[in-house]
Amino acid sequence: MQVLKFGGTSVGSVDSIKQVIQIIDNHRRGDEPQNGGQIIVVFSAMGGVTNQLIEIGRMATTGNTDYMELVRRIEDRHFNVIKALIPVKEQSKVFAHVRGIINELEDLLRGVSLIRELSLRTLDLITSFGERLSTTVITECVKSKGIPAQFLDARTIIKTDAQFGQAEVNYTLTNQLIQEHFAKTTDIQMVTGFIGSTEKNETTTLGRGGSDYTASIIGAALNADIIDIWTDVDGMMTADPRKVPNAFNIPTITYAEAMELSHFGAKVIYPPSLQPAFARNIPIRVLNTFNATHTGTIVSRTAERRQYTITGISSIDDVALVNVQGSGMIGVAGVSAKLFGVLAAHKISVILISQASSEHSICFAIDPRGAENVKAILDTEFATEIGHGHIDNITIERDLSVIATVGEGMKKSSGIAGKLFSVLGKNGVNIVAVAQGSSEINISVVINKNNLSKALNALHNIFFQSEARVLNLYLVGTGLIGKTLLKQIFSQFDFLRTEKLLKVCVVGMTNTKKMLLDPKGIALDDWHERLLTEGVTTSLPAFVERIKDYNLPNSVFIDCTSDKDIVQFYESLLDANISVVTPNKVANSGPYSEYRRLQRTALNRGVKFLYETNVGAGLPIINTVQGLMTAGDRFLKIEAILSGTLSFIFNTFRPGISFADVVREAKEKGYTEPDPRDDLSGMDVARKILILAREAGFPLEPDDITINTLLPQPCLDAPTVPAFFEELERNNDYFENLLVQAETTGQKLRFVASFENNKAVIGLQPVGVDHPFYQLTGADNIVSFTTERYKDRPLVVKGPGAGAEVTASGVFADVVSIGSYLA
Ligand SMILES: NC(=O)C1=CN([C@@H]2O[C@H](COP(=O)(O)OP(=O)(O)OC[C@H]3O[C@@H](n4cnc5c(N)ncnc54)[C@H](O)[C@@H]3O)[C@@H](O)[C@H]2O)C=CC1
Ligand SMILES: N[C@@H](CC=O)C(=O)O
Ligand code: NA
Repeated sequence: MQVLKFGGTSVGSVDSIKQVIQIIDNHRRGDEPQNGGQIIVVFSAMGGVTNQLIEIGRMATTGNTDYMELVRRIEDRHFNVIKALIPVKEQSKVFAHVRGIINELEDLLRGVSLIRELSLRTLDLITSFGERLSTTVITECVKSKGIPAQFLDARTIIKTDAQFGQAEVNYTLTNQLIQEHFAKTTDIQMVTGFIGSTEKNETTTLGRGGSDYTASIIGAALNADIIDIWTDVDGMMTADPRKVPNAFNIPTITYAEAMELSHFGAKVIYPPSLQPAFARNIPIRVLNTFNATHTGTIVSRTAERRQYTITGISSIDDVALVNVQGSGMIGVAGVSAKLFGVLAAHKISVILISQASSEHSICFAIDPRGAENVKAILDTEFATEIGHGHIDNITIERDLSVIATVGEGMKKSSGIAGKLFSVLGKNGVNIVAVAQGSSEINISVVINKNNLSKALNALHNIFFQSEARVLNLYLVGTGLIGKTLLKQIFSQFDFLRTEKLLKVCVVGMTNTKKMLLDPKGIALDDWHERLLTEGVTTSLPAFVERIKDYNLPNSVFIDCTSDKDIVQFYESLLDANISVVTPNKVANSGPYSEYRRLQRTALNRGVKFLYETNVGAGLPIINTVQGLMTAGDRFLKIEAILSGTLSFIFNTFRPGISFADVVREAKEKGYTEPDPRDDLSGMDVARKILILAREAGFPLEPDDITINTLLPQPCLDAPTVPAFFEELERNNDYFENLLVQAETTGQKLRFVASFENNKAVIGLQPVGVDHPFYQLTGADNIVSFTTERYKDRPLVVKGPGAGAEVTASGVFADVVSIGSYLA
């Protein structure tokens, strides 16, 4: 025995009714596994008709006849189904039948328009026509296909009290009538949903979820094997797919979970209406008429073992929070009793309640539309307490949302709340109030409405772990390092997704000319083309504003420029819980106070500011220093070669070849700064040793670095890069001399940076064959750390310290580490 119920959208059009007939026929033929005996099908009114009937009733009370036009439209919709789905020669009989029902409706409406009054009782009778018409027409369609079916007016089997609009079912009588009726039938029973009647045969309706309720009442009375609720979505989903694009189907769910989710806005089914079926432990399937092969969701007493600890996330988008607090509430029994008594007396529905154990305050969430009214009521009811100062002024906070994570798997499972708060915290979502039911299957948080989408997506991402966590990236600078980074991300995309469960999504990019933002992500196989064609003129302030407006979870800003002005945005980005990754050394080598402030802001916000590539490109140098510091080591001395460019130059330059050409080659190989004067002047190295000293715990300022430049003054003064190269050509002898001098004594030239006793010095230094820096080749860097724990033999990091691939990969590693951290 099975009960099928089709909602308003399923019977809303000719095409959908065709689907419905097909589904019924499949059941009849036994194509459905649950097939066994009697089939009962319950129908809603055609989509929109119930509301139209209510409107028609209201219009009729005004005495004018405009409602006739609406009645015509309802009639036409049903006639169109007949015309499309019933063979022509059988149509006239069905038209006449339907016309008869419409006549009855018109008579009734004439009565209403005469007495100009619409009681709930009459309204129930008017709205009953929706289900009666849809069920009549569909029954005729089914019969015309040769399928044995019988129309059943539910008013003959469902008996209720006389609470019109929301009648209470008399189960004893109803169950008896249902059992008697179905004992005699074998044909498919086509039942009007939503309606019943009193013992005096007055028509009633069953309130919200009415047709589901009808199916549930009949299923329970007959102890059906299953009840199928056919709707227009693939069952229940882990979240509202309009808000969370990654939401997916929940194959099985318990009654309790369905109840919790629907309380928080998941509107696929209305569980209270399914109560009779729940009570008899009859499983309910939620299926999609428009995607009939999908398995949908089974709602039953126990759900199958789950992969995830939570089952779904739901939200109420707009709530107001009422705060009642004051010293007079502490230890005084009865304040909350009075409070909730008042709310109940005024029929104010409370969405969520939270009370601190200090008993000093109670807050509760309500529909914001009633907030002012609630405040007025409470101000009056608690006037005495407020007057005596026992209760402070009652306040209302608006523009809030509630998010509920729901799942039986949360019961007695620790760490869920921790995870929830940590994800929201890392994404800068402030939690205004919290409530957990003692059933432990629902944790609800109240947050600011503008963070709703970010919070829902971040939570969904973290709780439904088999899905990759999304990391949203904004890239400034698509030059050498930026474009290499994009290439690397593109080639690692699948690996990150499958092995690291990280979905890297580049949401915005900009260079000095164009900027492009797309919250859905920019594909990395043709980003360049898109940036050129769709990009708009760059405005960094606008770019940063858009990032903040998008308010996406797990966001990372990547600065791959050498620009000095971008740095001013870092702090506000970090403040907005957006992590920052950069190879740009400017931020960390300005005033110490600025360096410190960025560190603090990131720490306070629980986001990351990462810049491993500030020193030695991808070599693990910053991480090494930070690791030693974290573990409590103390730095005594740092000696290093920190310029890939200068390493390359002094490993390549020979008497007889042009020094300027060697510098050009370093630039072509991607070792130099965008402006190579920064490398040759020593500025780049000065920045790096400054950053290293700071990381090692010494608050140095830029002026504390002694720079012994290797360049003659005219090179230092060159106003442009081409002029700089000209000066290098002119001074070739000078560089050759330096080299020859060193070589005659068996030494090599190295540009060395050292830090000891609070002093940092950088400059050119000839080193002998015994010196550890002598053997350095190519564009390698080397750093030697002498610390309390590495005193006898220093800790040394060595390897290529410049170049596009190694630098981009260092940036990439920082980005991925943020992904892991946020997850
Ligand atoms: N080349 C290397 O081996 C290493 C480089 N770095 C650093 O990497 C950074 C990038 O270097 P490259 O890629 O070689 O530079 P690049 O000159 O090739 O690229 C810079 C990019 O930034 C963009 N840009 C500059 N100012 C901008 C602004 N205000 N707004 C928007 N876009 C802007 C430019 O249009 C260009 O796309 C530099 O800070 C450099 O110090 C760090 C470690 C190693
Ligand atoms: N220009 C730099 C690149 C790394 O910061 C260098 O040459 O080392
Ligand atoms: Na590094």
